[in-house]
Amino acid sequence: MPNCKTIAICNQKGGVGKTTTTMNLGIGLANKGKRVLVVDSDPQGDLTTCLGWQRVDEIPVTLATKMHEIIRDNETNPESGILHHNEGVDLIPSNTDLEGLEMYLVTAMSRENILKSYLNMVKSNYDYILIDCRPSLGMLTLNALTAADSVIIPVQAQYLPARAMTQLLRTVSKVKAHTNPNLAIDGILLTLVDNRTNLAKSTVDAIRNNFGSVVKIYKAKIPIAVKAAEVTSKGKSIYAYEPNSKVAQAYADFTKEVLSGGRQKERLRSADAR
Ligand SMILES: Nc1ncnc2c1ncn2[C@@H]1O[C@H](COP(=O)(O)OP(=O)(O)OP(=O)(O)O)[C@@H](O)[C@H]1O
Repeated sequence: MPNCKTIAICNQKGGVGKTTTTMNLGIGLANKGKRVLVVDSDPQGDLTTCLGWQRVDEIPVTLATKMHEIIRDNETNPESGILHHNEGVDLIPSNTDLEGLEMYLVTAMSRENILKSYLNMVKSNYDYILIDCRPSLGMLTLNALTAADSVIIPVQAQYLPARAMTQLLRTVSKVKAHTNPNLAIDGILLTLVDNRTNLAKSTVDAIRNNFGSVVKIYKAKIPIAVKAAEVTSKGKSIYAYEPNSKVAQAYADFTKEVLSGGRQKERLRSADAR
């Protein structure tokens, strides 16, 4: 039985391309023959909507259902409620029920391990599990980081994310110390890159200078493009919606880099010292 790799797509900053990346990396991996589960770990349910399930609040079984069953020690059929997308990925959907679950988690036993316990029940069916995190470093994100083997950090290329990155790297360090010693940072993915502007170029250079020595930065960069924004309402990937676009090419290149599994260059202690 081949190993499953679980990756958290994480950045507490909103609107940096986490959901778009989870969807297009997930389907990119499925296009390469991998068995992929994507997990919507955001009560906004954006990943669920992007993959075509528009009425998220009518979905009867969601990630919140599964995590509740684990917390209450109820018998669960782990595979019930997993949705199947026609481009070859499976989805654990979410909606606002996950908001209530996050509050409930605060008082639960082994509260950081609930998502991990659930994913352990299904991971033998998959080569990759991708978790789309919500834009915060709260209990749901701690669950994602505890369940994950590694983290990919999408970073919007227009802003130098110095403080947010330091905070995120510290959180990863804490998770390593307390709940998941093997957690690795796979790398930073530059998103929403506008190559036409000097600001974007200087920000990309600054991100490389500030973080390139401690975290790998993927060679692929995701350009800012109207098609990429449009695709999130189409229920399909960028490969199906606009296969010849630069964004489709960039996500395909990124998928290849993830498959080649370049090792991270994380040096969390030195990042902390910045
Ligand atoms: N390459 C791109 N070019 C242009 N627009 C994009 C691109 N990638 C994502 N977008 C748009 O930017 C917005 C934010 O993207 P996305 O939802 O993937 O980010 P997020 O980090 O998951 O957001 P949140 O933190 O709110 O969950 C969306 O409206 C999306 O359609």
